[in-house]
Amino acid sequence: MIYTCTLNPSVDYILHVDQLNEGKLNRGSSPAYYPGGKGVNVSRILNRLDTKNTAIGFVGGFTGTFITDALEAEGVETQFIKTDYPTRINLKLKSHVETEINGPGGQIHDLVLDQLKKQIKQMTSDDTLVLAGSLPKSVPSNLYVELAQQAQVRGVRVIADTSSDSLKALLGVPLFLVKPNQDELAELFDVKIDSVEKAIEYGKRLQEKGAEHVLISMGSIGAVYINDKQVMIAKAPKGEVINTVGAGDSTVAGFLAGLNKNSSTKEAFRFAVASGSATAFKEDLAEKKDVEALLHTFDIKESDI
Ligand SMILES: Nc1ncnc2c1ncn2[C@@H]1O[C@H](COP(=O)(O)OP(=O)(O)OP(=O)(O)O)[C@@H](O)[C@H]1O
Ligand SMILES: O=P(O)(O)OC[C@@]1(O)O[C@H](CO)[C@@H](O)[C@@H]1O
Repeated sequence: MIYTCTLNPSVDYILHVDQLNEGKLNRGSSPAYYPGGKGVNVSRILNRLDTKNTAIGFVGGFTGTFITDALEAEGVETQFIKTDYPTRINLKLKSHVETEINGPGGQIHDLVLDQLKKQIKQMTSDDTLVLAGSLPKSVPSNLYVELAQQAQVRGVRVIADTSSDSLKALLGVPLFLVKPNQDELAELFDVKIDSVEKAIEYGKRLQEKGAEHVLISMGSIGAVYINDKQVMIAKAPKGEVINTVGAGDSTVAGFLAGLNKNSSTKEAFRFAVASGSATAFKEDLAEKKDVEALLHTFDIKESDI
């Protein structure tokens, strides 16, 4: 089973404004509400790509109920642990640019954390655990390391898609897959990454620290894939960008769905990029048909290390 773990999920509240005026009353249009948070998005895309999975993590309050209900209505299995605090609402403002305001997430008590650790103790070597998104403010930045290690002693494949201190803390942990975007990779090594060449240089360092597969998403540029033998570069497919929220999570889900179908690494990478871009070209996350429509519209360049 693939478990996606979102410790800090969100209701994503999408609102369009023609022109954002700071300090003034702005009136929005075309509101939409989606269950969000990185692991939740990975679950939704996996499910759309016919890949069975279970969403775990913490939810609370009316927003938590919305997330659980919305996922179950789509056919995603959930085993969330309830918290006292309402799950956050993340505002995604669409004007001529996308502006995001993400909440910090509520207090997580030790008892609740223990329940999560118990869930991980039941995982086996047939399982994959996707640790995705930010950590709620109240938990230590090395929590993912602890969870990853607990899972790994049981033979679970661990995937990480996170940023800042929680990504830094994971350096050196032997992950199955890590997917930073170019800014997260730059922050990790405290450098500027403004080209595919730089992404490859620092992606290799990340791979050498123990990650089996490294995927670096680069927005409109596309993505880079690195393992110990091979580098692949994909140019992003062309299309009208509507909403890039969740594009990176779709990349992770596409790669995993590809591997789950026993595709080659190259085909899984193709699936990853098509999934990321298919989401960028949609208001909500992509559907299977959107991913399939893009699959053969872009080239992948390969080279040996
Ligand atoms: N403007 C774009 N045009 C085409 N494809 C895009 C565009 N933006 C993103 N994508 C696709 O989505 C993938 C992931 O994008 P990005 O690097 O922005 O992820 P991210 O920053 O992790 O996103 P998020 O955190 O919102 O999920 C890219 O590798 C690419 O395939
Ligand atoms: O605050 P975090 O956990 O870093 O990111 C949360 C978030 O921005 O990521 C997803 C898109 O990747 C959204 O659904 C969600 O609002």
